[in-house]
Amino acid sequence: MTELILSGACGQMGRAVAALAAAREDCQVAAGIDRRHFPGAPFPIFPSPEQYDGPNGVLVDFSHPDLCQGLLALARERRLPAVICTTGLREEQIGAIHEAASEIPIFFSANMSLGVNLLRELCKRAAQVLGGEYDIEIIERHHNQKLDAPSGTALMLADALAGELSPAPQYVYDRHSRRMKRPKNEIGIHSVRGGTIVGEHEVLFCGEDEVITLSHSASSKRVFAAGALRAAIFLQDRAPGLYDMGDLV
Ligand SMILES: NC(=O)C1=CN([C@@H]2O[C@H](COP(=O)(O)OP(=O)(O)OC[C@H]3O[C@@H](n4cnc5c(N)ncnc54)[C@H](OP(=O)(O)O)[C@@H]3O)[C@@H](O)[C@H]2O)C=CC1
Ligand SMILES: O=C(O)C1=N[C@H](C(=O)O)C[C@H](O)C1
Repeated sequence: MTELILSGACGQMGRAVAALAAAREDCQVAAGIDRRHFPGAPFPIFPSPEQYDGPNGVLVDFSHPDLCQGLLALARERRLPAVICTTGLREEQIGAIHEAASEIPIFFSANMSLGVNLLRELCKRAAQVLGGEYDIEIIERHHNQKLDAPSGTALMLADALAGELSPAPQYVYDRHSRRMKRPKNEIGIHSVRGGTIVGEHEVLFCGEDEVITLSHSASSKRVFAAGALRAAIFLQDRAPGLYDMGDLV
């Protein structure tokens, strides 16, 4: 049985993870961390990592970048494996995750669906074949409650593409104030926010007289919750290090 400490327990993803864990026999939420409370939560909820006084377990984080430092400190102090799914992290926070991974096992991915991991591999292959000649644009669409833009997944896909391109591309998020033609070594990244869209990512390779589109669409948050539980079970007996979806498939 894998015991979980759920950070962001009362948020949209936290509730999806708790519901899925409750229906399984191989894991359970032992405690949560959140500044909110949800009525009738079947586990204790602590308001911050600093005030956490619950049992040990695998930390699963779907919360907010502001909690990153406190969660890493808690995980290091108690030697807890950590699955970090929060997006919108700053560069220094990502650096701190890499540093902590020398002491504890950390699973870090901006997208917990297996499908997006495959999309990333397909993008790399397409960039090898088409990069340099085709213009690459990424379009992501999410619900109107999302705080960060562009999505962590869009940035992850852009980084995967950039790894295959030379010279290194510039990321362009906004063209409204520019009056110039698009240079070749650019990846345009565009964010749409509306309604209850769960999460959609499209990568366009635009050439002369043709466009190749690779895309992924999530139809419910359950797909991310399922990936997070899989990652937590995978991580619980691992050696310190940094893991991602590539290690699961
Ligand atoms: N890797 C992946 O596959 C996925 C990642 N995500 C990411 O997970 C994160 C959470 O998403 P989602 O569940 O939709 O967001 P929500 O805003 O619904 O949930 C976040 C929860 O954390 C709480 N919280 C925020 N700041 C603090 C704080 N300083 N101290 C204590 N609690 C806090 C929120 O409280 P309050 O409401 O009061 O702010 C809320 O209850 C986002 O970064 C999102 O991008 C989401 C889906 C998939
Ligand atoms: O906030 C969300 O909802 C999601 N966030 C992740 C991201 O920023 O890429 C993953 C998923 O698309 C849903």
